[in-house]
Amino acid sequence: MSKLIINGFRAREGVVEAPPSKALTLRYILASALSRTWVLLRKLNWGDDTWSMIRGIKPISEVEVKNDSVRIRREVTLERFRVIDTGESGFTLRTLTGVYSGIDGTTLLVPRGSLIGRPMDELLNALKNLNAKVDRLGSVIRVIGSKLVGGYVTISGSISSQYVSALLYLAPLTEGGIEISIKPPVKSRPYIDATINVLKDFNINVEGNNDMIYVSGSQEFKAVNEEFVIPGDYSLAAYYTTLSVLTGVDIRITNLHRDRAIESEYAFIRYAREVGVEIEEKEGSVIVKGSSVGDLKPLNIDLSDSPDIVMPLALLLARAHGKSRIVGINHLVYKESNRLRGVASVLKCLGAGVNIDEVNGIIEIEGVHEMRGGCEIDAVNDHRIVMMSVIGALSAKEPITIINWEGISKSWPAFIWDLEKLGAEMRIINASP
Ligand SMILES: O=C(O)C1=C[C@@H](OP(=O)(O)O)[C@@H](O)[C@H](O)C1
Ligand SMILES: C=C(OP(=O)(O)O)C(=O)O
Repeated sequence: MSKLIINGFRAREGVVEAPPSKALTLRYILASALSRTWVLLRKLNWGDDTWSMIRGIKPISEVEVKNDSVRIRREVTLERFRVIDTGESGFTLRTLTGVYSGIDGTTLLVPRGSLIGRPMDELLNALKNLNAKVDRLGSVIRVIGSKLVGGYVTISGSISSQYVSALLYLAPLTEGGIEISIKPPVKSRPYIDATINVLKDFNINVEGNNDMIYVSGSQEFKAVNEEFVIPGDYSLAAYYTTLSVLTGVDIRITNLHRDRAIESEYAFIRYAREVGVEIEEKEGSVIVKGSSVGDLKPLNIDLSDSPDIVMPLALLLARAHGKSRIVGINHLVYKESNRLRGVASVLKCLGAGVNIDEVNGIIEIEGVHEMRGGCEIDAVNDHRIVMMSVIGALSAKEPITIINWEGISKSWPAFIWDLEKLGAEMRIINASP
C-alpha cells in the first residue's frame, strides 16, 4: 500500500483535455459487440472498467485493440461456457447479466472488490420474471442463456438505472421485445437516456415515455456509422473545474461537446454557474474563470439524476458562504463505496461542516473560507472519492495524506500525472519495499 502526499499547487499550464467518457465508452463497446458489421471506436476511456467490458464481450465478439482505438464486431462461436471477470464495473456486470440471458450458453460473471455486494437482486428477479435462468452462487452470477420470448416487466428505479440499461440491451435479442415499467422514484434517469441514444446509433428502436419503455424484439444491432469517436467526460472534467475555482487559476478544458453530453454529468456546469463560477463554453471547450471567482453561493438541490457530480460539487459548496443541502442521493450508498460517508470524511479533513443522513439520502454542508487539511484521508479505493480528496487537498493550507488511492485507475489511470502537468505538487511514499 502506498501513500499519496499532497503538498500544494503551483499553476503551470491552463489547457487540459477532458478524459473520454467512461459511460459512453462502455455503452459503445457493448453495442458494437452485438453488431454484425465492424465498428471502429476511437478515443476510448482506458480505465479498468473498459477492460472489464472488453473481457466481457470477448466470448461473443472479435475485438482488435490498436493504440487508443478498438475494432469490434459480433462473432458467432460454438463456445457454450464462459467465465467473465467483470472487475469492479457495475455497468459491465449488470448489462452483461442482461445480454447473456438472451444468448445461448452458460456464463459465469465474477465481480471483484467493491462490486461484490453491490445490489443485483432486483435485476435478477426482473430477468427471472422474463423466464431467464439466472442465479447467484455467493458473489458469482450464473446465467444460463437462451433466446427469450420477452414480455412485460417492472423494475425499481430507486437502486440503479443500470438495471434498466441491462433490460434495454437484452430486449432486441428477445423474440417479442420487452416492455419495461420503471417503479418510481427513478434515480440517474439521464443514464437510461444515454443508453437509449447509443442503441439508436445501432438502429435499435426504443419507444415510450418516462416510466414506460418498450423495445421490440428480434431487432438487429446495425451501427449507423462505421466509426464513433467517444467525447469527453463531464463528470471527470468537473474535477478540473473544481480545481480552477479552488485554486483561482483559469483552466480551459477541451474535448467537451455539449450536444453529446450525458445530462446527469453536464448538470455540473449548470450548478457551478449557480454557485457563482464564470464558465464559457465554445467550440468543444469549457473555459473556467477560476481567477475571477468571488464569494460562492450555497445551494439547495436535488441530485437524484446526477450521483456522479455530488463529489466535485460538494467541494465547491465547502467553500460557499453558508449552508447547502443536497437531497435525493440515497443511491450514493450503493456505489464503489458508501459515498455519503466518503464525502463526509473528505469534507471533515478539509475543515468544512458536514452532516449526512444515509436513510433519506441527504448531505448538508457548511462552507468555510479556507480549506484546512493537515490530516489523512482513506479514499477506500473509490475513484471518485480519490479525485475529490486530491482536488480538495490541492487547495488546502496544510498537506494531506491519502491512502487507498490506487482505485483511481477505474476511470482515470493518468489522473495524478495530468494534475502534475497543471502544477500539482504530490509525492508517493511506498509503505512496503
Ligand atoms: O449507467 C451508467 O453508466 C452509470 C449510472 C450511474 O449509476 P446508477 O444508475 O447505479 O446510479 C452512475 O453513478 C455510474 O457512475 C454510471
Ligand atoms: C458507480 C460508478 O460506476 P459503476 O456503477 O459502473 O461501477 C462510477 O463510475 O462512479
